[in-house]
Amino acid sequence: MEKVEVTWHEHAVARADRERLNGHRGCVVWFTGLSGCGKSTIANLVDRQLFERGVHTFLLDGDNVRHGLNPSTAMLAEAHDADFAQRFGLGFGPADREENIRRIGAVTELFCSAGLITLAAFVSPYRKDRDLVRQRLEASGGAGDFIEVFVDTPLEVCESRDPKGLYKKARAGELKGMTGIDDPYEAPLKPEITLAGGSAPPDKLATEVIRQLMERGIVRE
Ligand SMILES: Nc1ncnc2c1ncn2[C@@H]1O[C@H](COP(=O)(O)OS(=O)(=O)O)[C@@H](OP(=O)(O)O)[C@H]1O
Ligand SMILES: Nc1ncnc2c1ncn2[C@@H]1O[C@H](COP(=O)(O)OP(=O)(O)O)[C@@H](O)[C@H]1O
Repeated sequence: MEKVEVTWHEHAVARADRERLNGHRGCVVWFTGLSGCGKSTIANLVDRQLFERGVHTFLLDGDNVRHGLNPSTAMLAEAHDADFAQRFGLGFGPADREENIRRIGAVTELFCSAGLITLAAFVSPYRKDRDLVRQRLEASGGAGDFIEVFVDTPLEVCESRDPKGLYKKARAGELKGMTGIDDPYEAPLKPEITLAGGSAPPDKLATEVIRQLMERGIVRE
């Protein structure tokens, strides 16, 4: 294994300085759940409402991050050679999902240390990968830096929504490794927040997230 010499440098502006300037602490609010459960919709509503209250936020969303930071092999092949594209491109196999969440976790850690309330909306189906993000955040920051939001919407409901037609393709055998169909979704064991995504409207669920952020002293009343 090649040895790489890298050294961690302390920043001249600390996280606490940035949080003072922002007027609130940073943290990561991590939405997890099946495709179509409502992660994006709810996270966007929370983002908008917090933004309008003057809170410093940023939203990282699955499909969008897979267009830039974590593109597929085919996307990378447009501008790079096949070896490079193969080496760094990410799909939906177990190791690719693990690396997707690891990279995103590292990005949320940076945003959190910038004092932002960072909203992350990813299927993130494997418990171990989400738990690793939590551990890293709590080790580099502190308790309360990772708030796991389980958008608990039954598979039948997600499948009936199917906005991208992915479930239909998976049922037809045209898409392999679809979460909830032929790839597992491991629900959080002790999420900070659970939302009934199949039985309440998105605005009510977003309000519930903000209420809980207030209760935890992250956002002012
Ligand atoms: N096989 C398979 N399983 C699940 N989802 C799939 C798959 N293939 C493509 N998609 C689309 O990719 C979006 C999920 O990307 P994520 O980066 O959040 O996935 S993961 O956390 O790495 O599992 C997901 O977006 P959302 O529907 O917004 O969740 C899907 O649109
Ligand atoms: N609580 C909800 N009740 C009814 N429909 C919802 C709810 N949340 C999301 N939706 C709808 O379900 C579809 C999938 O939502 P989306 O936020 O894209 O899910 P995800 O990001 O988890 O894939 C969208 O058409 C959205 O309008």
